[in-house]
Amino acid sequence: MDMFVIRGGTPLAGTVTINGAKNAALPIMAAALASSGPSVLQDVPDLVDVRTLCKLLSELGMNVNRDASGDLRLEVVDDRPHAADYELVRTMRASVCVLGPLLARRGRACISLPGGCNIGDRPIDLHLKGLAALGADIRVERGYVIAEAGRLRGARIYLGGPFGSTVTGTCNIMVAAALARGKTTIESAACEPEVVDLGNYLNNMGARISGLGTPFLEIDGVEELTGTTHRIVPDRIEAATLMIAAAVTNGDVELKNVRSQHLTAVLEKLSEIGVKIANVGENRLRITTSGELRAADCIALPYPGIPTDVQAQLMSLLACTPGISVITDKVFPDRFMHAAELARMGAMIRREGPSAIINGAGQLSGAAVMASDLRASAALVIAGLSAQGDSAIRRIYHLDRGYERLERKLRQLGAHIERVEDRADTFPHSLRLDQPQTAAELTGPHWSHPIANTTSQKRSA
Ligand SMILES: CC(=O)N[C@H]1[C@@H](OP(=O)(O)OP(=O)(O)OC[C@H]2O[C@@H](n3ccc(=O)[nH]c3=O)[C@H](O)[C@@H]2O)O[C@H](CO)[C@@H](O)[C@@H]1O
Ligand SMILES: C=C(OP(=O)(O)O)C(=O)O
Repeated sequence: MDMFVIRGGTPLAGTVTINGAKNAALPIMAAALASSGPSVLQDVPDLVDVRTLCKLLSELGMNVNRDASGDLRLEVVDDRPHAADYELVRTMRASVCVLGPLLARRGRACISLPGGCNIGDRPIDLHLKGLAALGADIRVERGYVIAEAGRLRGARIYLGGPFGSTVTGTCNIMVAAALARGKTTIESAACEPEVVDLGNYLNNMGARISGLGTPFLEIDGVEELTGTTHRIVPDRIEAATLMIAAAVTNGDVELKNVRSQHLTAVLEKLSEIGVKIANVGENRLRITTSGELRAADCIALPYPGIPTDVQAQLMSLLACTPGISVITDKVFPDRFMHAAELARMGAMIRREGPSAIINGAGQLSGAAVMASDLRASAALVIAGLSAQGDSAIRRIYHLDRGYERLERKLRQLGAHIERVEDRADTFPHSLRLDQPQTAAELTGPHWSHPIANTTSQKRSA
């Protein structure tokens, strides 16, 4: 297992490019199962989740290849398989996105109930309700969803749940309805840019979906979807993560390939906190700070609100910002596993129902911490970058699900961060109780972890 060793305190500076979005790439790759021609997807990030889905799609009869330029080519070569095994599906939430395409095109699907980040209850009742409304016969047995249907038929579907709509649920129903006979309307559809990206991909293949980006979708079913070439929308969560990393270190960072229109709520909140964000060209933003940052209250909401996937990273920023801040998550009200780990670094955070009250500490101190999920990992990295001294962020396999070589991007910006195998001899000396720190160890200008550049570095290459 790998860990990050970070020496905090270096302001990030320089330019990095944002990848295509994980949460758009995964449902789009799954939707390729519903088409009868080849698709070429550009800007698909090289992530563990993407590799897992490639494996699953291969098992489902798809030819999946990344060519030399990085484009992902997908084509169905065998349309008989319809089962997605627990071993693959359990690691990744987005695997549930194969349900709609399989059902629509092959008439049956048998899929393990999905895993994904441990961020609270993640039922799929709305997915199943929507597919049943389209005519599928669905049962759950031994941990698997078993769905069967003849040709699906259009229906009126309401996708509102206790916490708003469902993102992957909207994706599933949209793909299934694109091939159903007749018209489907979806009310309370998710409006996330990743859902719009999937809709655009489907429309390019011949689907007839209107209302994308609004809660009301109209879908006229078609007989067939052909293949197409599609560039994945930039990852707004990766962009927000790097913006917050820049802000927390008092850095000066330029991001390329970022759609500021997908980040309005985050940009407004960061400005309120005192982060300076300037548009410096097409899809380019520059992030700087001047003077003290200010405490602020944040509520994570469905799009266009502040994304729940940025909540943990904002918590790290506010934990270093003097004053009282309150963060509430209205999408996953229990998504606060990072709070206890941030406390190890000196953060003062109290949980109250769906909220966390943060008494900003000014500066955190390095510590050994454990990542519990994808964005919690990102939050701990951010905290480590700003903290005084060394931090060890363990269990970063969560982070690798959703960020492509984050440590390389951060190093490109000057951060002191290394990926090493998590072993007793790689654990930072400064974090061992029996090892007194020297001033030189803490302030060396060319710090590099002694075991870096060995096994783990090669693995991440
Ligand atoms: C692969 C992917 O795109 N993952 C994203 C997707 O997850 P995912 O699609 O799983 O999240 P949902 O939008 O479905 O969940 C939102 C809320 O609805 C509830 N719910 C969901 C489905 C359902 O059938 N019944 C139900 O009650 C959930 O418990 C949660 O409280 O959207 C989340 C919310 O923006 C993000 O955090 C995830 O990064
Ligand atoms: C929660 C997330 O991912 P997933 O839905 O794939 O678990 C995320 O991207 O933050």
